[in-house]
Amino acid sequence: MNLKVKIKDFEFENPLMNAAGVNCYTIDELEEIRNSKAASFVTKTCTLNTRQGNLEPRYYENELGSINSMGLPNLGIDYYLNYLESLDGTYFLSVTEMNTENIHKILEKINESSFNGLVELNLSCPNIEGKPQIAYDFKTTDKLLADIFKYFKKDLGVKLPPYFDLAHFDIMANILNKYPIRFVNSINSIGNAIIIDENDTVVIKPKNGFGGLGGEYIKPTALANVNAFYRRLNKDIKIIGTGGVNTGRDVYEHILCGAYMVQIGTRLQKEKSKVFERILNELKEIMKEKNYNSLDEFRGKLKTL
Ligand SMILES: O=C1NC(=O)NC(C(=O)O)N1
Repeated sequence: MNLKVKIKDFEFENPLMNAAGVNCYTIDELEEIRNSKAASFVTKTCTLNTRQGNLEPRYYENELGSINSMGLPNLGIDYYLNYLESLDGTYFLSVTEMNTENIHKILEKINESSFNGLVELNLSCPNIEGKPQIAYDFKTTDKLLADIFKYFKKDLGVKLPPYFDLAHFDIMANILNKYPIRFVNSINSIGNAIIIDENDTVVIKPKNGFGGLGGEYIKPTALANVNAFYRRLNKDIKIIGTGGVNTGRDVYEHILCGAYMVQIGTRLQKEKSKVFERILNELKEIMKEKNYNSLDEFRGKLKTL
């Protein structure tokens, strides 16, 4: 049974990796994933300088998923870049910044480095007070990508927020199809949700309790975003599916919708890196039952009525 995935010239043993932000803040955490059954990892989204992030409590989970307002705490681009430059194999480096000028600065730094993996440009963090999610501003996103591809020579994809309007999928896909983007990762957390505890109180401190939703809560939205972009993007822009993955069946559904790699966030936070072996075995069981020997045989084969 062949679980291999190819994105551009990069080949992965299987479709599984972590979602940015989970179990990927320190080198130790990244090494744990690298030594697990995951086929790759993505770093915590990093910025030019280290960031403390938002006040705590800033993460909460329950049986249906998680809510977070971390605020992009990270150890800075040099920490992750130096580590990644020392590795063989193909890994993802997630980056963002607080304005487009600094996004160019961080990408220029990567451009000049010997990093040979894929950059995941995070255009969708919902948790920076006063900062809108970049990818909800179509004009800014279009201009940013046009400027990036004037100088950026390595392999880059974008991490998108969920969209909820078919017209927005059309607009965004038309923008993305203009550029040599290697992948689109859908979705980031569903921004600005609230969870309330039994004391009539929100469960996280930042932004009056408004935070990004993850886990089972968001799987239907994640699958729809994966399939909407799969239907609209040039075939050389691969989709990475993120959101609501707890089982092999969830991975199967993301791939059915068109995903190549599939990222695991909230479930990894709960179960730690042994989750990759469990979910990989569950996926293999499903493929055996359905007599599939490779992911290509069912990717994008979602049926409609
Ligand atoms: O892009 C992000 N998505 C999230 O849900 N949280 C993190 C964060 O707040 O750092 N960033």
